[in-house]
Amino acid sequence: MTSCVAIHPSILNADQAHLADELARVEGADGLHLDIMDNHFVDNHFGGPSFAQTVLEHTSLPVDAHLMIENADRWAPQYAEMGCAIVTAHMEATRAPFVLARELHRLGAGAGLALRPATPLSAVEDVLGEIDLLLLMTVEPGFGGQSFIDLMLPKIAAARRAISAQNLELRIQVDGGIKRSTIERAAEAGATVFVAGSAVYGVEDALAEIEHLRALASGHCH
Ligand SMILES: O=C(CO)[C@H](O)[C@H](O)COP(=O)(O)O
Ligand SMILES: [Fe+2]
Repeated sequence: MTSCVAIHPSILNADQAHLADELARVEGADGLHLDIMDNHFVDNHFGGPSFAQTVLEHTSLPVDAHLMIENADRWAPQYAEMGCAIVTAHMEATRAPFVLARELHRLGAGAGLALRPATPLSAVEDVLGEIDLLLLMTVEPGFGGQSFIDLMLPKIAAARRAISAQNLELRIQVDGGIKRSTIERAAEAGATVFVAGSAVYGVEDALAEIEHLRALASGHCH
């Protein structure tokens, strides 16, 4: 399927007791979003290297790992080594983003940087030319099922302008509260990669929901 937008289901709120089935039911998405939480950077714990390995063995989708962990410089490369397509560290947890991006590229993965809602875009402005994905959180990281923060829309639009002004190729991913009622506004503002957890896993026909979300966002391609 060719589309100017990508839908990446997050397995955070999937039924973990039936992980293989839950992964199978989103085959047809554009990628799989794998949240990793260390109980320090956020008040929750999820995933880790062995879990990521299991996920990689049970999906054919490209996996984007969203690392909500401290000391990302130290722990991110292993996710590239095991085969994640994109590894995204939080800017707030990274001391050397240029070095990390180059290391992830050397290991064959795309490099992403994520911003918490309260972290200004200026934090990543200088490094945009080194990365493949800018993840703008549209909820406070840590939990699925939260409400989209509308105040993030101007930030998405500003990121889109900065990327265009610098003639860069990197994609803007949004994560948190993405569903039928919010995806168009995020797409219009400039996002092209959409993480959807509860919206996809909360319905019976996950693939139909992915198609629906993709169609809504596609009307606002950048
Ligand atoms: O990074 C995350 C939370 O920190 C998740 O990717 C996100 O919350 C997805 O869940 P939902 O679509 O239900 O908001
Ligand atoms: Fe995430």
